[in-house]
Amino acid sequence: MKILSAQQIREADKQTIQNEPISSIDLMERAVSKLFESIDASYSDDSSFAIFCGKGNNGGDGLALARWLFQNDYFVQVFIIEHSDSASEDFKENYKRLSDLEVGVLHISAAAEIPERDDDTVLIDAMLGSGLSRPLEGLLADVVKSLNTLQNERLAIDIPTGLFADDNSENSFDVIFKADVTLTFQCPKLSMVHKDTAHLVGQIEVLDINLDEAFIERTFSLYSYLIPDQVADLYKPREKFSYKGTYGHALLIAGSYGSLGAALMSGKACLRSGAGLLTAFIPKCGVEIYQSALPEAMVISSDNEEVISGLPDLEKYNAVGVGPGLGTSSEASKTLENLLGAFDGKMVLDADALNILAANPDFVNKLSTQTILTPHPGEFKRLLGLQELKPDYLERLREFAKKHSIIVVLKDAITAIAAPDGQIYFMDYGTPALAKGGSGDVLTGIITGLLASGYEPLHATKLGVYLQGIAAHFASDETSEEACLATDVIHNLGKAFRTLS
Ligand SMILES: NC(=O)C1=CN([C@@H]2O[C@H](COP(=O)(O)OP(=O)(O)OC[C@H]3O[C@@H](n4cnc5c(N)ncnc54)[C@H](O)[C@@H]3O)[C@@H](O)[C@H]2O)[C@@H](O)CC1
Ligand SMILES: [K+]
Repeated sequence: MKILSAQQIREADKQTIQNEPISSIDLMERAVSKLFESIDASYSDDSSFAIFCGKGNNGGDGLALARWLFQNDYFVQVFIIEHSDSASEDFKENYKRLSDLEVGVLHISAAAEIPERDDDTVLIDAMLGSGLSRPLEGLLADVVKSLNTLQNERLAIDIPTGLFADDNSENSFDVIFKADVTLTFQCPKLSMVHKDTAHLVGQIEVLDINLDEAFIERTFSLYSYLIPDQVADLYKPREKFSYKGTYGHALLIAGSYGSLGAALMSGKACLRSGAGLLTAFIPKCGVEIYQSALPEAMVISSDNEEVISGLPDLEKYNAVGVGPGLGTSSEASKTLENLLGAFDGKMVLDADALNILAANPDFVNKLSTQTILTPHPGEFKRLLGLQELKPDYLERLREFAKKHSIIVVLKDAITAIAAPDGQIYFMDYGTPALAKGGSGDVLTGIITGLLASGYEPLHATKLGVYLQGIAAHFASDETSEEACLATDVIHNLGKAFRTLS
């Protein structure tokens, strides 16, 4: 699903009105029918709603939604924020339609005029949407700040008021409506997945309001938001007439004394992701542990007792995962350097492999074009030699992936995958259950397994991020987000695969 800019969305609205054709007010009604459907499915019949409306079309949506909710027996109050003397045409029409009904409407000229309400009322933000043209100030800022102090559940229509759809680098975050849920029209907006602002929008639900498909198709965007159907399209079921060789032989280079768990988890995840065969190349001290804990894997040990050293013959492997628990010893660093020089197949680099890259900037030039790097924000910063990630971090991510013709997965609550062609794909499948040691090792293993079994790097990456997230959801349903272990995630990979077929 493409992420379009506010400007592109405006154009899509316009084209839809022209080409379908449909009147603007009917398009708004269609959008609001989708809003109502979603709310009606999520809230009990006795819910009450307080809808805060601005005077543009976002406010028009709010007024129309009030009518739909009222006519379906929900309790609704409407507050019109008088931020402007004028109002949009569709606002006026919906105001007229609402005034025929017995819905309480209060006009607010100062934040203090908003009456107290009980904690069960759901606050709906229909103040401003994609038409926001400057940071909030005055009345709207006061209202948003005052609503943000309340404990009520909060839902934003299209986009939380005060948040720009595209660039918030000049915005002030304390005057943005804090939503638990954002019901957004047609496509997610960049600010909803950007790491500085994603926390303000809560859970995103994208409502398809049937804007001009041909227009969206030909509109260029560098950003996409991957929905489950798009990931499922990448999935290739196993063939009946196949054998272990069909699904490749993965090599995992991982582990050091005290960090063999990382190598184990990664190996297990690799095998649970479909690789036909796995060989783990680990330091000598881990051989017995590894073979008893993961009998399905073959093991080659390095000469060194405690750290990885040397490199096995690479000829028979069709994918390599390197980094989990590796440490940053000079021996491991040499191994990585030799590996990059000798192997130009599909490869995932994570954890200490990334730290070694960061410490040896010239290694980056040796990466093959089939390489996937999977840094978390801290590793990414080190890799790029940055003190901090600025609001333009997505540009840095894109440039880095393009420059080296590799895939870079910036792991976060919403993960961003940068492809060599400059496209960035956002994947919103994370859960706080993954905020734990071992998660990165598991992802490395999953992607390595998918690569070995025949997926091309970008497909393996998207599938891998999805599978880990979904498996983590299954695992934390059983155990809780707190108690969920990386190994629980591995155990649930099977269920995650089933969602693909
Ligand atoms: N046909 C369409 O165009 C559709 C539009 N829809 C809704 O329309 C919204 C966009 O509507 P609009 O373009 O009217 O935009 P908004 O409703 O976001 O508001 C625009 C108005 O607010 C003013 N404004 C902007 N920033 C301000 C600020 N900081 N302080 C005070 N006033 C400010 C603008 O000058 C303008 O008058 C979408 O977010 C969506 O909710 C939906 O109904 C779907 C269909
Ligand atoms: K809004």
